[in-house]
Amino acid sequence: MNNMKTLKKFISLSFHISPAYFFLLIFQSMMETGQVLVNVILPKYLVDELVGGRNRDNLIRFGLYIVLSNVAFLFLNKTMKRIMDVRNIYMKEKLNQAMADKIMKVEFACLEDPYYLDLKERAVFACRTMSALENLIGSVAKVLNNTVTILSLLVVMFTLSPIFVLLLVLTISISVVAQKFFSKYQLEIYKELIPINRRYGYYVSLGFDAKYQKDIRLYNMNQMLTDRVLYYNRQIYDWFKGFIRKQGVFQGFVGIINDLQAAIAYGYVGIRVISDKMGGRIGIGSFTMYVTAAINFTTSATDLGKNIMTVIQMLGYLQPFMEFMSLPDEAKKEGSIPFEGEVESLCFENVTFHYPKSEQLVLKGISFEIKKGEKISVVGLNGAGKSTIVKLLCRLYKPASGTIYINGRDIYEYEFTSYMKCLAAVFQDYKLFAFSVLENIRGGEEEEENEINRERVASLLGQVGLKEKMEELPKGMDTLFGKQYDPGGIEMSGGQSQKVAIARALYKEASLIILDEPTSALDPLAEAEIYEHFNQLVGDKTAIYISHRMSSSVFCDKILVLDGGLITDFDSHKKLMEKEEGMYYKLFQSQAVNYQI
Ligand SMILES: Nc1ncnc2c1ncn2[C@@H]1O[C@H](COP(=O)(O)OP(=O)(O)OP(=O)(O)O)[C@@H](O)[C@H]1O
Repeated sequence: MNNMKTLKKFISLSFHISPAYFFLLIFQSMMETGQVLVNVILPKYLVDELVGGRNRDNLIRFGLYIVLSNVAFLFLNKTMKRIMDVRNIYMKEKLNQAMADKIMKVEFACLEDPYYLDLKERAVFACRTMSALENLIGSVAKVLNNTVTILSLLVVMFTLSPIFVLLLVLTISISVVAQKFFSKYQLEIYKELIPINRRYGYYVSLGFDAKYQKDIRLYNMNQMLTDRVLYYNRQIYDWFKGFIRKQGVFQGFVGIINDLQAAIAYGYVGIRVISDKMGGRIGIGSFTMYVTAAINFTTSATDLGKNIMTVIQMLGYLQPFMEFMSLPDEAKKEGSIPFEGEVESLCFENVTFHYPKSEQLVLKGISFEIKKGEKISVVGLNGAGKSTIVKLLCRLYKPASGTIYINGRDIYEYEFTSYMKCLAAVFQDYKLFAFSVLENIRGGEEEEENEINRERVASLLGQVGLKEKMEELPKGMDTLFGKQYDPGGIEMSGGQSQKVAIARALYKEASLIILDEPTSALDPLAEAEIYEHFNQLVGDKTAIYISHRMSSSVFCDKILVLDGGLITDFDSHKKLMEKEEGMYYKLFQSQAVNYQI
């Protein structure tokens, strides 16, 4: 994505967030230019009167015009600045929020793909570390400001001489070119710094992160971490030393050009006062006006150059942000038929799948059918492809070939949101959030919280074995999950958290429920209890269980045995136990011997 495209996208994204912001920006530019023009033009009349007629009333009038217009513009500009400072913060937060929204909506595959993960990292780096969003917004506003001022002053200076304008434009062009070279160098060199900074940031953050402290202390990682931090620290220091040296040379050069511009302004306008060789003579009042105009012009032009470079630089940083923001939304992908009713049948037909950027087939043409109300266990060795089946069902990934049907229709024909309502899943790496236990279980339910749904949550908490735990808490199920943001919050063990996750899946009232390793963190008693009640918990819902605990298969109607991406068996426990050469028999027996006394 080139800079122009990035800028266009950025402006359209910002305009979408707040159209009013752009009108305010234009108004602010006009006001600031107004103040400059007033101070360029009005003093001419005052000075002419001072060296000419010296009429007292005129002097007072011109003096008053200058003072009053300055007070008015000062008031307007300060008010606008205050409004814009607040607006800029609003815009920055909104843009950050847009990025968070994007992360939540983007195709899930992108979030597991190293390219997009890196893109996301670079986007976050630009926004957080480089404050690229604020800088870009600020610089775009200043560019607008400088342009309006420059155009107005050009008109004023043209009334003196086009040659005068040409001379100034020439010197300004030299500093703009110098600025351009320096910005290019800066962008290139910053690219070198980004990876160093990221690694440095990683090792420093390890020291701050409480999660790592056990392992840091136990495996004596302190020194290793400190050495790494010092190593990258030295690299960053060396980088800045070189950079600041070059920056000094550049700033010195720009200073000389600025002095040259001032010399041209005073020199040329001065000559026009004392001689008529370069055009008609001008008075002292006009001298003041043109010199002030020229000084303001060069300052604004230099500022414009600087601000354009900052815009280009920030656009360079924001390219990953814009590329990430342009990724397609998951929900928009496809499907328009609303899913209605319950899951009556589920069918995989010759489904093959490989993960993006990998050639290796994880599922190699699998076919099976599940009917309403059936309880299915999926078993197989590590890496057999069990969790992948769940991801495909949840439309996190799309099959490479073959079709998944629900109620006789390709699942991709259904409208995304209504489809997602028909299933609930507890993933191996499920996550709970810093909301209350109740809110965690209810999730984003549209219906308002009331006594009836509170009762339902309480009953589910009872069914998964957390009733006593909730009763111990002063705020019961309204207690915040985790102590991170509330000392009164509850820190749950892995098993207890898993029970909450199971309750959350059950609360959803989806007609297809998928539990991937649902009892991995549970103690044997809790596991036995959950399994005993599973059928009761799940009721007449269709359920798919993935578990390495073979005992869980016994209560299922059928067991789907996966081996290296292929289905080797799909039958009842009883039938599969008759096949002593089959994988299921071996898996079952290998665990069963451990439980025999
Ligand atoms: N996001 C991913 N990108 C690339 N490959 C992946 C990804 N997720 C899983 N795989 C690979 O796909 C294969 C199947 O993984 P899957 O998680 O479905 O296995 P599983 O049967 O659930 O294993 P386990 O019993 O260990 O949970 C594995 O070889 C795994 O390395």
